[in-house]
Amino acid sequence: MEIRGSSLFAGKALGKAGDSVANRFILEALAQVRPDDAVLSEEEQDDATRLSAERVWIVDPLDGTREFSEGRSDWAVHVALSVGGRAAAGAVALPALGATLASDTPPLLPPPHGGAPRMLVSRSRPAEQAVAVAQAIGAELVAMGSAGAKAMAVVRGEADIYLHTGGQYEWDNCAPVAVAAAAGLHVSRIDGQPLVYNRANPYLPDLLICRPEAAPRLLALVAERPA
Ligand SMILES: Nc1ncnc2c1ncn2[C@@H]1O[C@H](COP(=O)(O)O)[C@@H](OP(=O)(O)O)[C@H]1O
Ligand SMILES: [Mg+2]
Repeated sequence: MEIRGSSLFAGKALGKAGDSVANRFILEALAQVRPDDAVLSEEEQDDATRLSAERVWIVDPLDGTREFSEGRSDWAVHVALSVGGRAAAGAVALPALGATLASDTPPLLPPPHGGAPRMLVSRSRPAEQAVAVAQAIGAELVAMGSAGAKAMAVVRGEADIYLHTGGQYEWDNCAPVAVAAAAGLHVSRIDGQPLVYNRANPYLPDLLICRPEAAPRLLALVAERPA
């Protein structure tokens, strides 16, 4: 927030400065308070020693870099802990909204939304499969940047479904998934399998976050619409 307020940077340079400073801050903090744990960060050279570690911090210092640099509020900071490949704990900060959601203090889910379901999709690359499923269930599409901001919009009851296919990395969804699961939401790959972290290749291209009761139908509808 301070970097953005400084007016020193604009456009891509602003995103780069935000990425880099948030990364240094988080990595320095982890090095000091959890020196024995491994780290996987979008903004760091990957270190293969993480593959033999049980505990790995999975960090996206600035998710929604594009939106951050455009002066919008839909961007997030992700810090998660993978234990044995599962998103065991996580925090998603939404600095422009003054909110941080964490898996140890998950908010209560608001009552289910009565109207047409609201489905979140990427602003810049909405997944074709998600758009097709939205059409099938009569959902309203809500375009928003950042995987963390979208997942937290479901946790906060501002939307009902976050369905993404076609590309993402472990740092984009580990912390959001930890928080959403702790809040009692369904989280899975689009084939219904669990999201597994700390893989050699951190590409983790799809996910579904929604209320548990909505998941079976949504998973069936995606399965009928292969990419
Ligand atoms: N098809 C794709 N391939 C790779 N990464 C993708 C992707 N779609 C989304 N992402 C990543 O997921 C995050 C959320 O994307 P979106 O805002 O479009 O929903 C972004 O992270 P970063 O902002 O950290 O780069 C973006 O780079
Ligand atoms: Mg990201």
